[in-house]
Amino acid sequence: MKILLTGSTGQVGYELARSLQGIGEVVAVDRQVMDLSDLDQVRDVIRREKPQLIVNPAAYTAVDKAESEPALAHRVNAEAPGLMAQEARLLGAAMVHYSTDYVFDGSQPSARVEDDATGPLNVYGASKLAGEQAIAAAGIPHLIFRTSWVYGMRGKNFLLTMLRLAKERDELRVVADQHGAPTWSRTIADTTALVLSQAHAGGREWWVQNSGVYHLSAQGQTTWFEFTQAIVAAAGLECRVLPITSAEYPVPAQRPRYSVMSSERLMARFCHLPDWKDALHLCME
Ligand SMILES: NC(=O)C1=CN([C@@H]2O[C@H](COP(=O)(O)OP(=O)(O)OC[C@H]3O[C@@H](n4cnc5c(N)ncnc54)[C@H](OP(=O)(O)O)[C@@H]3O)[C@@H](O)[C@H]2O)C=CC1
Ligand SMILES: Cc1cn([C@H]2C[C@H](O)[C@@H](COP(=O)(O)OP(=O)(O)O[C@H]3O[C@@H](C)C(=O)[C@@H](O)[C@H]3O)O2)c(=O)[nH]c1=O
Ligand SMILES: [Mg+2]
Repeated sequence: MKILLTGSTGQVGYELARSLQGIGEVVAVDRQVMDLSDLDQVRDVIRREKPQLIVNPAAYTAVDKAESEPALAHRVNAEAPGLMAQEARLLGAAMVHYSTDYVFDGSQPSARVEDDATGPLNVYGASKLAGEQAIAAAGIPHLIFRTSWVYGMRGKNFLLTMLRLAKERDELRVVADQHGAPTWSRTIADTTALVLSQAHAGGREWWVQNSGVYHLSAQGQTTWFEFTQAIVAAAGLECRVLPITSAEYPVPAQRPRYSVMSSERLMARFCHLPDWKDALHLCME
């Protein structure tokens, strides 16, 4: 099976390039080869490569910057994935895509399930929701994995930012009123590969039964403040971590207060997901 993989310089894409090796022939395209803001180029690359599966972890992920670049965020996160899905339909191909907890408004203090009402609070979340909808509308075999608070040992992420700041400063002030589940990039890639190996074995009928949206987050929940405490402790760093409110950390984009998602649907069908603390320790080892 020929797999077209986008975003292989990103956190999840980098891990997928490794995890998908066992599933098929992976053709990884970066921004130089396929710029998602250039829709003609997206179409040309797909028509040239003719993949049987498109895996799309590439995205505009700069949450605050998106507030001042809504058109670009929408093109990369909604129009480009929508076009990929249209092209997949012409090829008879399937698509795997990633979305976010930020499609929810986070006003309810209970874990969101896949069919719960969405209501993004920021441009990034709205653009990701539009991407989900464009893929679903194409009527192709597809999997959309909504994940959250992604970290890993490479790329730009909260874990690496906090490790750097904890070495530079005596004290970190971190918001303690936003709840979510930090998820290791490798958990996302390995779970994707496991699900795809089942899909491969199950053929067309598998996709009919299983296409749709799945929440894919580590188990348990925390706050950015507690996540930072766990990071600093695991790294053995000497740095005080102080809880603050979102109002004390002004940023352009509003974030959901409670963006915990239930991954029960995925776990009931496919595999278990680790607790966020266990995954953090494995990652940091
Ligand atoms: N990061 C997070 O906390 C979360 C991420 N997600 C979702 O998971 C998926 C993977 O995210 P993650 O790996 O963390 O993202 P990263 O920010 O680590 O990587 C994004 C990737 O997309 C690429 N990209 C961005 N813009 C373009 C463009 N115009 N053309 C081509 N490639 C582009 C980047 O390339 P380059 O290196 O050239 O910039 C990079 O490879 C995304 O769909 C994201 O929305 C969901 C929840 C949380
Ligand atoms: C650096 C720093 C951040 N913060 C706050 C800001 C913010 O509310 C929270 C997290 O900061 P970040 O900017 O890393 O998080 P953010 O970019 O909002 O992370 C999101 O990214 C997108 C792509 C997603 O899809 C989401 O699931 C989520 O992971 O921590 C502090 O309180 N103190 C600090 O020193
Ligand atoms: Mg960010």
